[in-house]
Amino acid sequence: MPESLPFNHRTAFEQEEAQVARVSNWLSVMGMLFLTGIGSKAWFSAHFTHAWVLWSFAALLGANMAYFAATGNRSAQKSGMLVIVSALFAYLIVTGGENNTGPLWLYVFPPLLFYLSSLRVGTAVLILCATIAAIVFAFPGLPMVTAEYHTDFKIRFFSTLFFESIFCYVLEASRLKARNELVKQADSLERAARTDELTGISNRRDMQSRLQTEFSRYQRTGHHFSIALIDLDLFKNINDSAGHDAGDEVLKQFTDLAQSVIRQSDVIARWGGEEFLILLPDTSLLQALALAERLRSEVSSHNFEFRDTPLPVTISAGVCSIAKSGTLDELLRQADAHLYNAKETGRNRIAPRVRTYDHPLPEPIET
Ligand SMILES: Nc1nc2c(ncn2[C@@H]2O[C@H](COP(=O)(O)OP(=O)(O)OP(=O)(O)O)[C@@H](O)[C@H]2O)c(=O)[nH]1
Repeated sequence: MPESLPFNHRTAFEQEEAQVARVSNWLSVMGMLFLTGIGSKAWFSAHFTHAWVLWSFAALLGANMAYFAATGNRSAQKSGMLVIVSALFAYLIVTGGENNTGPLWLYVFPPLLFYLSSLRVGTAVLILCATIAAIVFAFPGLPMVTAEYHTDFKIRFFSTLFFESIFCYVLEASRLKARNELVKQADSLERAARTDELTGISNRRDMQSRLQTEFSRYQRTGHHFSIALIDLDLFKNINDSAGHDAGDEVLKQFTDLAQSVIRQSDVIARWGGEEFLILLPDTSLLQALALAERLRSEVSSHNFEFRDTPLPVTISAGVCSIAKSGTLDELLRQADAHLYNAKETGRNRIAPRVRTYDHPLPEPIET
């Protein structure tokens, strides 16, 4: 399965592969029972060779199932089944089966073939089988060819098989098209449900699931992570003085700036209106504080503007490490408490406090 496929595509692909494997198993069981039955009938009609050949094909289907049960290799299971069934049909055409009715079983092949393989492989195998049939029909004197077919039968056999194959091809192509459309729609809905519309970054829902994943990783491996809860200072003033559009523009410009400051492995999400949360994997509290401080400094020196009007923007942030909290709820609660402290002590600052170049520090570092 291609790793580059989006999540929903991979899930749909995986589910379909599992279903094809289940259906293949059932078809193999049915095929084995059927071949054993027809083989027995041939045996009692004194067609001993035909009976042994049919039983051998039943045994091959059984062996293919056993191999799949032992290895779980789905593509080997599919290929094995296609090879066995193709060989069985070739045998039925060459020998005519019982009373020259063998080729009629070829009608089962197109739907099965397109279901088990791709449209391209299915078409190639069908063309191969039709070519074998055409050779057998054209040269009845070839070695091993024991069947003889009437001209009427040959013409009707080919024309009906041709129409059946085209019909199955179109049905399968339509099914695949509809499936791919649905998966694409599911992808875009899923992406929309995880993305903040204004800024294009993760939304709260997506961040909550990322936090949960990171927390599980922390519990499993002990790898620490930190978060920074950021709030734009006095953002209401920007809305009130320059308008809501200016506020929106500031949110977008802040997002771009924050993304240029954080590492690729860090994730920023819009946590609420003018609140953002940065998840910093494999990052200690001190490293997270340094990052938050750098971002604060970048924001305070950045020229935010809307329609050539400069807008004063600063941020406050509460930073916390999972090592200091132990649970996700506690982590978020502490980050929120630190953010509240940063606001209370004058805004444009990070809490817990760190030494900065442009900021006198009234309080010692609390870690
Ligand atoms: N333009 C815009 N404004 C928003 C959006 N979401 C929330 N806001 C505004 O953000 C403002 C937040 O104001 P407050 O909660 O009072 O906080 P503040 O003015 O930032 O003050 P402090 O947080 O105490 O520094 C409100 O006026 C909201 O309407 C948005 O998507 N776009």
